[in-house]
Amino acid sequence: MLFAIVGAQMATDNVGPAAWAFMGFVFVVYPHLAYWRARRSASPYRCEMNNLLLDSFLFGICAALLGFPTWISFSLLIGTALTHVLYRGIAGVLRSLAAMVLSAVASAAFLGWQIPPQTTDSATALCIVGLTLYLLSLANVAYLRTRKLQDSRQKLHTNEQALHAVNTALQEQLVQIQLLQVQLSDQANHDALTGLYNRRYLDTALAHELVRCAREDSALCVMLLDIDFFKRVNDDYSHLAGDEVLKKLSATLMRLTRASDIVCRYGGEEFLVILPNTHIGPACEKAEQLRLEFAGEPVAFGGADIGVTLSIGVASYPLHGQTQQELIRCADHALYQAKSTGRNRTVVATAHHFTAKQ
Ligand SMILES: Nc1nc2c(ncn2[C@@H]2O[C@H](COP(=O)(O)OP(=O)(O)OP(=O)(O)O)[C@@H](O)[C@H]2O)c(=O)[nH]1
Repeated sequence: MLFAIVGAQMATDNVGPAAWAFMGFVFVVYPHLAYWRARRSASPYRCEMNNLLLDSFLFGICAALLGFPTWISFSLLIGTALTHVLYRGIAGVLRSLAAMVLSAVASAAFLGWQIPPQTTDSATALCIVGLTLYLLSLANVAYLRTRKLQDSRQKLHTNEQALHAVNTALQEQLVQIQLLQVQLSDQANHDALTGLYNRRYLDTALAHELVRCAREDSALCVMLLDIDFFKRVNDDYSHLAGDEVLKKLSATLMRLTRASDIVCRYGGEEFLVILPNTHIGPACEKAEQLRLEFAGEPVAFGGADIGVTLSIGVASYPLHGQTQQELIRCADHALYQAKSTGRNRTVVATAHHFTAKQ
């Protein structure tokens, strides 16, 4: 298009073959060479930017060569300026203008100025058509870029929403996992039938309490309780009745002990109560209260009242033992003595129970 415009002007001006050759090179051969070079360059974008600058420089020479015809000069100037804006912003225009003015002034100084500058009618018409087409194509490029940007924003928004939804779901799952962890840890420490702490928890709790006792120099008692002739309950009334008895005893233990006491199901029909900050005297009183209360309240099951009694062994820290094993062993010996001397009674461990196993 540019060659057609300058050609229309040159045809009227009757210029020589050298000018035709130069214009042919600038508007027909050079663009292909520049494009070919850019495509093979390691950095095509950078190469194209340099080509644009060279365009401005060559266009300055062309304008001077033609004697600065107004429409053609304006078309060349605005064409390169717009292309620079498109790729480099306003800063690019300044560089383009500088290159064009520099080459135009240098060429005019060499070739001479032609005043007044005039454009032929055919070249003017072609300039108008060319500029219109160029502006339309630029506007279309801008439109396509804007649409691409809008599409990208829309996609980004959709992705953000999806991410937010996934994040919310993850957080909900995290809360569920935390709840499950609490439940699991709860289950791991509790007996399923009675809801009391189990032996696993007892081991940790008693070790912890003994460390505290040693540090604070305080007292502690453990109470080992066993239901008398529990096998008979199962045999005479069924296993379910036996379960009811176990639950009833658990409820009684929970009701009559302090919140700071730790009540555990130690084995089948054996229960262990840790009594922190308690000396042997009050511990025995508590054991007797439990024994009498439980014996005085038969368990109702299937129309029958099941009367059961307890045998209890009590051991005290540090009197009967200083470690977990020593204390429980002493309480177990006392319990064994309670069983062997007739059941339904409380027996306090003696130093003998402790020393006998040393
Ligand atoms: N129903 C029920 N019975 C259980 C449970 N765990 C253990 N047992 C039963 O408890 C009974 C304990 O019997 P033994 O060890 O002979 O003791 P006992 O009959 O109480 O006799 P002494 O302790 O000597 O008075 C066994 O029959 C076990 O099956 C339980 O969770 N539910």
